[in-house]
Amino acid sequence: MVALIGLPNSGKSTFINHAVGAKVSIVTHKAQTTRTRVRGIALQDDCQIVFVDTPGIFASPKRRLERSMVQAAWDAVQDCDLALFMHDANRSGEDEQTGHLLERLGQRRTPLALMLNKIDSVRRDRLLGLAASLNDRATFEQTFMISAKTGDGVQDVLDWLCQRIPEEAWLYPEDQLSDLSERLMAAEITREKLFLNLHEELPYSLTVETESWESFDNGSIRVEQTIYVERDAQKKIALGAKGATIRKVRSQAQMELETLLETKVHLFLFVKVRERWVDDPSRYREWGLDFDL
Ligand SMILES: Nc1nc2c(ncn2[C@@H]2O[C@H](COP(=O)(O)OP(=O)(O)OP(=O)(O)O)[C@@H](O)[C@H]2O)c(=O)[nH]1
Repeated sequence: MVALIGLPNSGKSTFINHAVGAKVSIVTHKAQTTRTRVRGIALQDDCQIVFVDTPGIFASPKRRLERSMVQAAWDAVQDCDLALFMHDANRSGEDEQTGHLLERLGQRRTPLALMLNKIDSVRRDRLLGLAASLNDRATFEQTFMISAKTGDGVQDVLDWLCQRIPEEAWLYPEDQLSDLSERLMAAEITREKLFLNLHEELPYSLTVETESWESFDNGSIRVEQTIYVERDAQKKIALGAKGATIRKVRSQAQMELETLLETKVHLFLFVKVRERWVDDPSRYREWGLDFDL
């Protein structure tokens, strides 16, 4: 069990998708996209590596949801055999947030390895200095330089993990790629498209629930989802002028669901206001997050 840990937007979900060879965790250019712990299962010859993607860790989370997300990431470090610390190589190794995170990681017993990510977008001559500065601040068993986006260096990480892995029975069946149910994954896909199509803060104020899932004899599937927002004004923005935004989100999400499920999908989206969805314990249960924080 390998936890992926790092600041928001460092590329953890992109890495996990590459390592698993399928999209198991949603990716956007916005920070704090990942809300829960997602397990992505990678097979390398006879090794099964279970990666645990975690929400990005940031100092002083204020809202309940943010606190639960950050706690879920720390719990994953606790529960895993190893933590891969993902650092965006465009970022200095000496900034305060990185220092805070490394200090707390160092206080735990979980062994650490370092991945400098996004090497496709930085000057190579910075990398050695950056690796040295991060290695001064924490004890890493190994340092990798990778691009989760292009896949450069990812195989080296997988090979190293396979050498290190204890011999025991696989935790999951051979063909399982993730621990997310299809309903939850479908909701995540819609949430990703909302993140990509809506600006500013709105994506953080909404959540998506798959309400119904019906399979037909011809193999097609009808999926109904509700997008909950906190205020009426947000509902208008999510719908867009004459429903243009929601139509675009629906069409993008439907297309991706069809690829994932390899069948025709009829996706129906509804937008509703539920003022305090962020204080609804059942949401947290579904995501595997702790409500009482
Ligand atoms: N150039 C470049 N961009 C990358 C790379 N890896 C990830 N990105 C981009 O960085 C952004 C964040 O990627 P994510 O994988 O969502 O990052 P994350 O760490 O899971 O983010 P949180 O959900 O905030 O924790 C996306 O726009 C990715 O396309 C990389 O190797 N190179």
